[in-house]
Amino acid sequence: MELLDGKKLSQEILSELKEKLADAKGPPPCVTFIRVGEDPASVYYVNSKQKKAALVGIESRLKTFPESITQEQLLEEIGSLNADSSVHGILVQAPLPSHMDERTVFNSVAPEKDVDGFSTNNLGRLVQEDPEAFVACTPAGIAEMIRRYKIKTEGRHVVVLGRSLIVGKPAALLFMRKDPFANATVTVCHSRTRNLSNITRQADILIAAIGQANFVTADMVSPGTIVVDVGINRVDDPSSKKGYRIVGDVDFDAVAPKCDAISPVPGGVGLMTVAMLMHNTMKAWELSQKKNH
Ligand SMILES: Nc1nc2c(c(=O)[nH]1)N[C@@H](CN(C=O)c1ccc(C(=O)N[C@@H](CCC(=O)O)C(=O)O)cc1)CN2
Repeated sequence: MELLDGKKLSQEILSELKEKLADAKGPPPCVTFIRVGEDPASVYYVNSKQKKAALVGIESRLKTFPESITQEQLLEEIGSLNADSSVHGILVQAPLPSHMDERTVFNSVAPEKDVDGFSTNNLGRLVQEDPEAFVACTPAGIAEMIRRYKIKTEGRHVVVLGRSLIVGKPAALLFMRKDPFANATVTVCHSRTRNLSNITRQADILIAAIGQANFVTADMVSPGTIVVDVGINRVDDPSSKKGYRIVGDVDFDAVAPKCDAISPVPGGVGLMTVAMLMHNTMKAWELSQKKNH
């Protein structure tokens, strides 16, 4: 069983980006993060994105707003960033407070600055297989992990467990693209899927993005499967200093011995998400330079 090491891969990607930027002239790429409220996980993730940006040589700015900000006010702030030519990427950290419509907010980011790839425009361009589309960072990270480990996808059965707009749907689109690193047969399963284990057992590659701790058990996986675990779930753990620990959607100890390869949590896809955000920011910067010449 091979461990799909997100830590090693993400460091590799960040070093490549840093090297690419070292020779760049003029102002560096700049990404602005928007965080609404003080959700501890969001504070942690945005912090970690800022640290990785600094490491690569990408400028990052942070705009924080109280939970009480109205959607209209937030849309105005995003409008100003859309108009600011010194900003190449904009990322609105999710989740947003319940009084906001995430779709409306994500769609208000200018498509060419939408480094999260959550907007209708970028999702549509992903469907059209437009190479200039920004692909959401977690599915992009999954695909990059599979590509860098030289795992064949062509003609193979990829089963995606989960149909979210952020992970499941774009991941399915990525693996069905007409591309030598994709060309897979894709099945998407979700909470209403009947005979789920019958389907997951047919997977050559299983992407678990259902958002439930240890959901994928050993009986759901056939020997030799490649398993990518996208889950980030907190479970109580009195023996840990924090009182909790992070586990994935896969019961790792039971499933790993049956797999050809598996990504761990932590240390897997989460770290790839941040690396792909830096990749997308670089791409937004490069595209803006191309447009201005
Ligand atoms: N605007 C966005 N919001 C959210 C996204 C996103 O892609 N864009 N994804 C998630 C959270 N997220 C990034 O924002 C994210 C999740 C997990 C990790 C990560 O590095 N995970 C570590 C474990 C971390 C831990 O111990 O808590 C790992 O897997 O090793 C990074 C980023 C929701 N919101």
